[in-house]
Amino acid sequence: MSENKQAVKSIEWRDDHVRIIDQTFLPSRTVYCDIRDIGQMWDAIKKLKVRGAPAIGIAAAYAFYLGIRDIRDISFAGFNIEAERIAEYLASSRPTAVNLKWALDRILMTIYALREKPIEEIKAKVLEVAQTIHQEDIRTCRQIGLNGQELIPKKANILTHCNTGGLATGQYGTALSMIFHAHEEGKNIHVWVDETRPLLQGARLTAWELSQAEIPFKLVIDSASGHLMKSGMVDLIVVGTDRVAANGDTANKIGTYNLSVLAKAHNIPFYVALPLSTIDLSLSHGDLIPIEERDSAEVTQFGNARVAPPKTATFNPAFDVTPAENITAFITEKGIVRPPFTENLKKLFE
Ligand SMILES: CSC[C@@H](O)[C@@H](O)C(=O)COP(=O)(O)O
Repeated sequence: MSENKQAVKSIEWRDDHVRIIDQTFLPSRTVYCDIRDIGQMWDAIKKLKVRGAPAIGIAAAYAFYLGIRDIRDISFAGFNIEAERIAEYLASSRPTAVNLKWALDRILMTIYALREKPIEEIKAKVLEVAQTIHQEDIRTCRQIGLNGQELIPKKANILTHCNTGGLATGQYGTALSMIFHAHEEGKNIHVWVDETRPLLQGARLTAWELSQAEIPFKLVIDSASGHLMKSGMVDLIVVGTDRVAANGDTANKIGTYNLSVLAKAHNIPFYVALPLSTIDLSLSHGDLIPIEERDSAEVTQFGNARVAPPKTATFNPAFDVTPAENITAFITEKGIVRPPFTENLKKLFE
């Protein structure tokens, strides 16, 4: 797919610091934020300045380097303890997206494998691994988009939830990569974009990315999806995910489960696009996936405007889990995975 349509880089390593687009300002303003220490990145992840499972993994990998680069005059044992402390700290920023832990574990393993080497060499290698994770994600996302094409017919009306585009990844996205590539192939598609309350990743970010790529879409409120499906206006649904358990149960932005139940009721294919780094084979099923709960102000306010009476109690889970039986197929960089998921997801790693 053409580069110019996806020219905006959500995250970039610039000599000695990380530059992200602060996604909380989009679409009104494109504000860049330079991150020079690990605390700043923890905060950026927590506040969703950088968000989306693969992008969080990349951000955490760079933050790891920012956290270790100034450590000097230390034994390997001391360095390793410090590295484990850093990994634990970064992992505490957001609990659901497993890409975060996946990236941190990959760096910890690299450090341990280099235990006989000088500390300066290990530090340089950590930066190299972070850059590799970033570059691999770009290639992976492109491949997901290509692999998903056999599932998208010409003139399809596609419904998607949250934001799964270049902003949520190194580039291209996951579910949105399939949509970008379908458009690029001239399939004449149309996208229904869920607004995605409470933080409006659909209205603010997916609508922005689709406008930039000149892909026809309409923004709908989350609760319109049942009406759209019942009226025959949706041919397929494709979403991303933050963590898939070994049996295929899938955590994604709150509201995804509702969509999957409706899709099943209306016999509409429900697809999940993801890199292998989002699969967590250590969890046998979805009830074990930690679900992030966020601040009540996200519910009582609409943007900065308060809509609920003062002191209104809230419950604000950021994700839900779609049971594997509601999912038609997963689209990964290694191809399309159909049921039985326990068996077929495991095969991806053999
Ligand atoms: C390719 S992104 C997949 C998921 O991370 C995405 O669908 C999602 O739910 C993001 O949630 P967010 O809270 O905005 O980080």
